[in-house]
Amino acid sequence: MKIAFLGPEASFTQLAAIQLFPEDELVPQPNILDCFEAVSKGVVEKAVVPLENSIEGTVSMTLDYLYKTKGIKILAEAVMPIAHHFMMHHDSDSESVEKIYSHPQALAQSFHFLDEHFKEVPKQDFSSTAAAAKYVSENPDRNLAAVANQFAANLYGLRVIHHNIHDFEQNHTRFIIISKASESYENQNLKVLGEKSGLLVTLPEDHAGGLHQVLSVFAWRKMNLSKIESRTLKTGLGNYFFFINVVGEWGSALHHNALEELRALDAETYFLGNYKEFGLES
Ligand SMILES: O=C(O)C(=O)C[C@]1(C(=O)O)C=C[C@@H](O)C=C1
Repeated sequence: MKIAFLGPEASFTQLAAIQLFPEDELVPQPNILDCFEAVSKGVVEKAVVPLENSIEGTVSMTLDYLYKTKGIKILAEAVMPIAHHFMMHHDSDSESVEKIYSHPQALAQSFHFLDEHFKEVPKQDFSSTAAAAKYVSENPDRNLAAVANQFAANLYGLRVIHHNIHDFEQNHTRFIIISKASESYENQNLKVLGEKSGLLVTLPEDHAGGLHQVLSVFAWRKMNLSKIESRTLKTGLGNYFFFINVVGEWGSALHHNALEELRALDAETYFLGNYKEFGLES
């Protein structure tokens, strides 16, 4: 089976994908949109993409394409500890760094460290931490640095100058497996942390109490929510859709009726799936 992931090799997403699909062919993609498109066009069966980080929050591109990609399902979630290191080419002068490259999530997760030690040095977003490390390794004549993981440092032959530069010790990223088919994902080798469902809800029109009505559908049924995130619909300021996680197994009449009630409220509702959350190693 072919599994797309946000590449190149040694990205955090690859580290997650290897643990989730140890037997399968992993196909690197240059960005998150390409992961969704590879699934949607049937080039791969599934993809692993980042959804949320405990320091920096939601990966907005993933949320956008969950909404935009017709018929996409979530099969599982996996949480992995994240450690960022500051690395340069072996021949580079670490006293005069010209530019620092990384994925915007990694730059944000290490913001205070970089601000304290490299305030004047320009920071540039890259498509992934691994792509940044690769770029630095390919430009040994310049004093460039990347924020990436230890595997990227090893693979691209870079020297780690500062270890563990993420601003908070507790740093975890949540990845999801996406697919067009709503099958279940099981893995006996990984620890199951929980079970949940994902929903995308769009309110009909802006009116007083609209969100309250939607939330009350879950509240009076005692359905526990672990996440609610609003994201712009890109149709004008103030227009949002909501990504909602409902804790536990899904499938009773109670759940079915909740969806019916949401639709009766004219809240456009898309069920992303009922899936397990797994724990990964760094
Ligand atoms: O850049 C990478 O290596 C990724 O896999 C992406 C990503 C993300 O988008 O959150 C994954 C984990 C870390 O939080 C930092 C970056």
